[in-house]
Amino acid sequence: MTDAQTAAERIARLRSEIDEHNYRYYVLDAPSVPDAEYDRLFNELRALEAEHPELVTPESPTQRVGGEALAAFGQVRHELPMLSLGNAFAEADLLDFDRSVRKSLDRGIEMVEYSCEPKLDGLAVSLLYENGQLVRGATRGDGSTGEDITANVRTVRNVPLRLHGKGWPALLEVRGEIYMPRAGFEALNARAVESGAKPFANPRNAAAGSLRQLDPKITASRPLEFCCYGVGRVEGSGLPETHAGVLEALKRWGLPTSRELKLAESVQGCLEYYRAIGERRQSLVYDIDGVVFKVNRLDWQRELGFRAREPRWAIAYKFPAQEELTELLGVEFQVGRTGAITPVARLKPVQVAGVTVSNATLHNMDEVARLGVMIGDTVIVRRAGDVIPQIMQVVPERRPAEARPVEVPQQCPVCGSAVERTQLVRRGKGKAALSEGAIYRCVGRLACQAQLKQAIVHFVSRRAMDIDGLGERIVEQLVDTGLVKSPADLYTLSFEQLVVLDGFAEVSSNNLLAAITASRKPALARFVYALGIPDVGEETAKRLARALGSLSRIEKALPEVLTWLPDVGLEVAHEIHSFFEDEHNRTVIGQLLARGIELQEEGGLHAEFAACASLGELLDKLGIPGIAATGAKKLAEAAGSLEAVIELSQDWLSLSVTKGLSEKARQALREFFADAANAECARAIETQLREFGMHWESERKTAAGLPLAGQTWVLTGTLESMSRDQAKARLEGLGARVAGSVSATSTCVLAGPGAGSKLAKAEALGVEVRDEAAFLALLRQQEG
Ligand SMILES: NC(=O)c1ccc[n+]([C@@H]2O[C@H](COP(=O)([O-])OP(=O)(O)OC[C@H]3O[C@@H](n4cnc5c(N)ncnc54)[C@H](O)[C@@H]3O)[C@@H](O)[C@H]2O)c1
Ligand SMILES: [Zn+2]
Repeated sequence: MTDAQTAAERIARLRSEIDEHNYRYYVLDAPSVPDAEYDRLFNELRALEAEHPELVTPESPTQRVGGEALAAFGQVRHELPMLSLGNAFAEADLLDFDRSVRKSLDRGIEMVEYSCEPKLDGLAVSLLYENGQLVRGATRGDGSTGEDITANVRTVRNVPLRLHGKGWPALLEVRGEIYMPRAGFEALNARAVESGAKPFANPRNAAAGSLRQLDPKITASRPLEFCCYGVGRVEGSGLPETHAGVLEALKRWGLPTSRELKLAESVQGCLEYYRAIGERRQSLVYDIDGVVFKVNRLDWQRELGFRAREPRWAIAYKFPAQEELTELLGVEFQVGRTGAITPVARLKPVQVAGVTVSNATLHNMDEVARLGVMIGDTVIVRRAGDVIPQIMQVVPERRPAEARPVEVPQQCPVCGSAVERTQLVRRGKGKAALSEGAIYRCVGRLACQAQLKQAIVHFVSRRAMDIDGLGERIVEQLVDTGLVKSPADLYTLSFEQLVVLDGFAEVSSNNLLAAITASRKPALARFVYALGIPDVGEETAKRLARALGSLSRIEKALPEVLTWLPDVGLEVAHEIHSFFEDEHNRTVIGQLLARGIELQEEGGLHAEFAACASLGELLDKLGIPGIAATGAKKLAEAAGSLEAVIELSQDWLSLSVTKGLSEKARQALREFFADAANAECARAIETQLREFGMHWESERKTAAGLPLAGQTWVLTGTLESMSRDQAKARLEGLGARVAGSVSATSTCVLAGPGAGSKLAKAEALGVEVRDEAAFLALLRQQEG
């Protein structure tokens, strides 16, 4: 085979490959390879054609502007073609460009003035203004024929529908880029992922896909912006004789132009501009993929003219690509501080934006599923700024036969404990139900070395057990030397063990031991917080301690029961429950107590629980499909007790005459309680609620035995120790009614700072007024 033959074959291959990429990029707005890969193919083709000029044909992608007009849109002919730009990828390319500009002008010019503009990554559009009115908008298409997108362009907020001021030419075609700012792009993609739609690969494709919509309403809903960078056809006068001057005039007429526009005296200034804006690339609110330099003098531009697909007076100097192709060699699983197991991609090392990338985050298994990535796949990695490299998409055409799926290990790679999938609460129609989440977690918690150091740092922190003198470095030593294998081991440390450690002396060892001893009597809330239960912060820990009063109650509380606490959702409730179910955690807690931790429990108080349960609520929380809150309430009223509900559900005849239930709800109820486990679970919840001191609504109505029964209280002003809602709950727990306004029959007004007219009225009517201290004293006396 001759050289020319091989070249011809390669050229044919490249052309068909590039044509396919053009189609995916310009027509479908869904490229399958990164720009860097496309540019490599394109440059290879260009180089081969330069070596074999006889093989150049007018159909070659190097001779044409990529893209074609979709038939679904009307077509627009560009009388002045809309061209592409030549590319520079290195400083030398730009210097060559400048040299050839000066040579072509051919009069010994030493310095050419260039305008410098960011190269926005969107799509080129042409806007036609007749007598100052926007009459047509079009895409670039293949350069000579574009798509009529007038209706869509009109929805882009910063496109003026009529030009401002005066002095504009009677016919003015402006050209610019429609793009999507990054923040808008991220929000749009987040919505897409949420609704199960396919996200866009990047802001450029999102902009193109949004603009080329047959329904302009969709375009209107997308965060698009326009930036003007030049003119096309012009009839009439009014335009200056330099490029920068033209843009200045367009800006006066209300057309948005780039704020980054600068003039450079010579190509040296261009290089400086490129460096400076490259450094700010990440902080711009939109994506740019390079810089465009244009000869500023328009007479010189005209003199220089065009080549096949690009002007001779402008060039795009591209930034190093932020996206590259590489291969996924494997997936490792890392264990984080909270036990979350995250997949990390091991990649065949590749240069991305000037740095070798060999790992990328995969976030979680949902992301792995969304990407549909398999080990062995060719993937697009993106590295932008300091952000951790990410896998953007798979190139499905390049999947090898031996590709393997990504599998989550069944055992924690660090401690060997089981790996569990988190439960996720999904809400639909007001119902909470659990389904499987994307996060996998090592259940080893306190027993897992990966979680241990951080667990101990948290355990001893100021708001937790508050052990002074146990910084991260020391914790590290204690764990690494094996002295501490769980937080409980802190309470076995001896002077002899400490004093030999790095950075320890007699005094510091004694101080630490004293601090450990001083931590032995924590309040229950602190202790619960210190355990580091996922999603349980200080506030939730306080809630648990106050409502349940003792560690033993917290330990055995059922998740559904926990959801009666304000601000405790089903997800957190399950975290708490499974934490205490875990054997390792139980062992550690047992050791802590055995080694002298004396919890300061709040005792038998559980007033937050006392007032707020009803059978209807219980039925609602069971999440029986098809039974919403109102249905649950009706059912509770009809049956009167849980046992009666269970009985009723199995008695088809009685059920069929129960009012307020649809046929579907009846069926669901029957099926739900036909499962003995569900009935057992409901009974367990009820039993626990009663055991924890919950008063049922029906009982509350006749709660004559309660200390404040028959009293009516009114709350006004703010309280320090609790919210008004909490105060209300506690009063109701003691049998009082809480009313919104003061009357002669009110028993007492509880007034905090900022109390207003209610206080005045109480005083006028001679109703008793109590302050917070007196109220707390009453609670202590009555609830205790
Ligand atoms: N990934 C793929 O499969 C794939 C396929 C086709 C094309 N591409 C990408 O598209 C490029 C080719 O596209 P192209 O022909 O549109 O060329 P281009 O994007 O490299 O340059 C020309 C375009 O730059 C834009 N531009 C932005 N700011 C400008 C400014 N200030 N002044 C003038 N123009 C400005 C205009 O839209 C103009 O049409 C390739 O280099 C590649 O990066 C990628
Ligand atoms: Zn583990």
